[in-house]
Amino acid sequence: MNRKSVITVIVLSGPIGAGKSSLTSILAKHLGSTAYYEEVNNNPVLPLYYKDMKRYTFLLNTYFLNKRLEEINAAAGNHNDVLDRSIYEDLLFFNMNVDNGVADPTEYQIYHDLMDNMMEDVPGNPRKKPDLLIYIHVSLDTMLKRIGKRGREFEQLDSNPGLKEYYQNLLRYYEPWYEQYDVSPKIAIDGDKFDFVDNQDDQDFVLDTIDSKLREIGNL
Ligand SMILES: Nc1ncnc2c1ncn2[C@@H]1O[C@H](COP(=O)(O)OP(=O)(O)OP(=O)(O)O)[C@@H](O)[C@H]1O
Repeated sequence: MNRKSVITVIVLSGPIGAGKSSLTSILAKHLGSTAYYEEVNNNPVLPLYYKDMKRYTFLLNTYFLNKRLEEINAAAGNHNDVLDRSIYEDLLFFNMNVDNGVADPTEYQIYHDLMDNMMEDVPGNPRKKPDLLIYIHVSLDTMLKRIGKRGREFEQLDSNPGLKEYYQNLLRYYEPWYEQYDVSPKIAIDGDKFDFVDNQDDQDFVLDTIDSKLREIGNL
């Protein structure tokens, strides 16, 4: 493989249950790089957040900011390492909660400034921005099926039917978010059409598509 000497990082993005963690493993294996995963089960704030979003949006996002920076710093020493979630999507969740009156605009502004400062390129520090963002698009139907199948207690509609509206809303925010994302090159994968986990042909197609993009931006 003709690798560039510079360090490069790939990040996955997309709604809950889109398949980010699965594609992260598949892609890192394919590229011979390291995968980084967000630890959902050991997250002490997520169950609290799902019970009381008004109270815990700020804390959850501060927690994530810290965790994601740890991952970015760890990945920043290697070539084509893959992160299963982009830091930029957190703003989308927070923004949606402000629009819906769940979070306070001042909290959002403080969080936004903190994130800008932490992500700023500063001489002597490794660059924190990704080199490629991969967005997995899924429909509400696929999202709900995956959430149900995976069975994480706090995400289930049975215990909180109001979550359906929350998930619907999230999807409405995701498409425009991806369209306006301009921090790095980006590519979208149709997660409804391509079953890259259980169908080998689909997986090969998705990996080829990503390889082409990596070649185009000079990372392969
Ligand atoms: N910034 C955030 N604000 C609110 N909730 C968040 C935020 N980031 C992640 N979450 C929640 O954390 C949980 C894990 O989300 P995420 O989409 O990263 O992983 P996932 O569902 O395992 O994805 P995949 O199946 O695509 O790997 C979800 O319940 C999601 O709603």
